[in-house]
Amino acid sequence: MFNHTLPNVPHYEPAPPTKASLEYIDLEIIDFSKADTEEGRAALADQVKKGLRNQGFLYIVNHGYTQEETTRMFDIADVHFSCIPDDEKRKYTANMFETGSEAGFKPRKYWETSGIPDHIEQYSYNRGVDMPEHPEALFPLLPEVDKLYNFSHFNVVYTILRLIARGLELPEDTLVNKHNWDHCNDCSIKFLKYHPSTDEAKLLLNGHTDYGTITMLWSQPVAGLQIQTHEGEWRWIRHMDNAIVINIGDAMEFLTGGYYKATIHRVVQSPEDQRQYPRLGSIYFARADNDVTLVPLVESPVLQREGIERRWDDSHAPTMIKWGKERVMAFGKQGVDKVIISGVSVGYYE
Ligand SMILES: O=C(O)CCC(=O)C(=O)O
Ligand SMILES: [Fe+2]
Repeated sequence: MFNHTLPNVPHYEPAPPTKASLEYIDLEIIDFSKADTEEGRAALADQVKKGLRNQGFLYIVNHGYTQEETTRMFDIADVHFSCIPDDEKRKYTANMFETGSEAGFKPRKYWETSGIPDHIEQYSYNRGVDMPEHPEALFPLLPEVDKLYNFSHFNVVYTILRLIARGLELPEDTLVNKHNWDHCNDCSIKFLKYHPSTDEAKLLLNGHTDYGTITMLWSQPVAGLQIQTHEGEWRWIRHMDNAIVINIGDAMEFLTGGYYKATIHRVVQSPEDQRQYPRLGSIYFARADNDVTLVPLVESPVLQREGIERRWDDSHAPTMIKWGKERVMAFGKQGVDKVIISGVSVGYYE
């Protein structure tokens, strides 16, 4: 709940929803208020399974963050871009191509998208707010970023991981136990801002899969996010007030032996009526603990019945941290549209 002792930050007014008629995809809506009972969890586990098998994306509603809290989160997100002087931004810039870590700022034009320098600024908190340093303007906000971390990891990600484990007929905490808060891992909160551009860039973020296990993306009104269906068609994600959009990444695909596939998604230019607005985002990326090797959960009766796709011999499987770092080093790099990691080819799509 809110109290007036919270630090003052400018209010971020989001763009009005688009009136354009777009080809949206229908996703399963997971109502977390049903997760309190055994019967409810059984039904949600089935629904999660259906959504992840069919689209690889879901909505979550009634997750526990009020609209007021979500609005405040977006206000805080914008501080990272609007209230920090450029020289401070430069000081905390991530060196992703060299280190494979996104922690800190990514300035515009660091990536190349379809041959054009990108228009995205982002700030990433990798593994808690306890990174060595942050720009001074962020200090007063760190307790609230910490609250967001806790909410994302324990309330949302753990609930989804339990529902997924249940759907695989595994003990409920099988996946939770691979996402320990007190272990070393690369879970991150990323705020990002797509600045309006005057160039003709149609693609704002290259098609990709996320590399972790679960991604939770706060729905926001500027249309742009599209997912690729099993049939290879691009469909738009519709904004839903105060909903969280969930998708799974490579690591979950590997842990489930391909039973759940990481869905390819991208961000394209918004419809005409939203094009002059920035697009502010807030995302939580859950990643398994650094030392988790990405091998299938062969003890799952579901995977045993349905078949397991192996991407590598277990003895050659990468750890979560290795997979993530190599993905970050290659993404958005000029001239790189494909990378081989542990013998598996990863493509970046248009
Ligand atoms: O901005 C978005 O809607 C999606 C961003 C995304 O896919 C990512 O950062 O991995
Ligand atoms: Fe993504």
